[in-house]
Amino acid sequence: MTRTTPVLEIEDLHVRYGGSHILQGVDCDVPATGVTALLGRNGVGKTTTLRAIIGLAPRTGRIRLHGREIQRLATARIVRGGIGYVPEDREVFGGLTVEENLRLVDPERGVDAPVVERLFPELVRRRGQRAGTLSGGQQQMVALARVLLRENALLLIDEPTKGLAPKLVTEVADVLAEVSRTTPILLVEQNLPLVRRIADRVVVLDAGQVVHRGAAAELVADVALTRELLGVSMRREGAA
Ligand SMILES: Nc1ncnc2c1ncn2[C@@H]1O[C@H](COP(=O)(O)OP(=O)(O)OP(=O)(O)O)[C@@H](O)[C@H]1O
Repeated sequence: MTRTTPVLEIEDLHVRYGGSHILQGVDCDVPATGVTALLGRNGVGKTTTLRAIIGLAPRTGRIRLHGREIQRLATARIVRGGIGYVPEDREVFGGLTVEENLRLVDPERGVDAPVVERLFPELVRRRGQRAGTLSGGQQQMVALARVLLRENALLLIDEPTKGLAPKLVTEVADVLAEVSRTTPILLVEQNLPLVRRIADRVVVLDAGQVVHRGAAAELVADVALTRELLGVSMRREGAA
């Protein structure tokens, strides 16, 4: 396997819910390094794409992880095979402490794992605090830390900065930039300054299909193309 081989290859991916044809033949590769941002207007199927990859949406087509087909595998096997998923709603256990949340994934080390100490010192300080009482940004850190306790070939991260204050957006962006130095990330993110800062390339969906692929910097610099592909509702504010 060469360095240029994509970590993930998606071919002709379809998702249907009842009579709704949500993904209509998505084709894209995720390179084995850096951040690939998955963009598009509200409701075009970005979350559905991540859920289809991880086996949480009913899908047809081909999805290969390091060349191996995974589209028929159940979610647990896909996760064991090396894809980490941080869903939009974070899904931390609010009644458990930070420490307990992390020990569910890594009973031996939990919050004492080197990756947690290195990237999330705030969580180490708050190890005894119930996750439900943390701020949104801190809960996002718990969700990220939990996934990073495993070895991942690829991370799928859905709108990690949604609803966060600008300072926390910057903190989450810093963590993602650091993580992406060793693990490729497919990132759904509406914050364009953040995309410009940490993404190498973009894939844009519209009406369930890929309508644009290219360098993140080029897309963000092109106001007319950004407006055409992403619409005016795209959030531009917020620090990154
Ligand atoms: N479980 C489901 N059953 C039926 N329809 C669904 C389901 N999940 C998603 N959809 C529909 O699929 C479409 C795509 O949703 P999805 O959440 O993937 O979009 P998105 O691009 O991530 O949007 P947003 O930016 O708003 O998060 C929407 O019309 C949504 O209503």
